[in-house]
Amino acid sequence: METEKKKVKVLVCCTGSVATIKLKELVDRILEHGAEVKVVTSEHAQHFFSVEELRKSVEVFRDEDEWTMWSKRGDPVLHIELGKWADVLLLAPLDANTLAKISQGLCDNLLTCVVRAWNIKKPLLFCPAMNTRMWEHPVTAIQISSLKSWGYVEVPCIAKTLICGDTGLGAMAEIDTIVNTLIGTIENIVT
Ligand SMILES: CC(C)(CO)[C@@H](O)C(=O)NCCC(=O)N/C=C\S
Repeated sequence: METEKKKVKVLVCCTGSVATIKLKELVDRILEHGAEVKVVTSEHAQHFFSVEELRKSVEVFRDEDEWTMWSKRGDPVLHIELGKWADVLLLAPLDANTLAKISQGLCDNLLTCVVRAWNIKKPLLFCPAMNTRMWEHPVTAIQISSLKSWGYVEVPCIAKTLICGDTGLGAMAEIDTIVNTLIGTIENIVT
């Protein structure tokens, strides 16, 4: 993913869905396409991957990093700097809780602050992932439509037998689908 030899900067933001077990595979595939990647993780997402392991490939930012970086006037504000750095924001996976927060403008951690301060002229892609029962609750469609009304691009969830044994919609889109959608979005930026 390069435009006029400039590496496209992708900010991958992951939340507390079990689909975060696929984060390293997703990051590696995006790196293979020649993009620069940084990762922002929510606290709950850290149950599903090793920050130290991923830090061997890319920078990973957590809530506490906001406060190691800022202590006085003039210090950089991490959630603003990350938003300025990124050409595209990829929310993968987007769990039910963070979907709800973003749809209402809540910003109570590093990840939701980055999204809240995002320049919506730049592309934001989101990959919902949650249990089927959560997906089918009527509040989900309302919140998804809010995000789409701001121009955010949904990479729709798919039906699978989920890790908890339920079968139905709610599984995160396949990595191939996510990466192909990302590439397509970036080509739009260029042309
Ligand atoms: C984890 C993976 C990718 C394995 O194929 C798939 O099950 C998935 O996307 N699940 C996300 C849905 C979820 O958060 N379920 C939570 C409770 S069932």
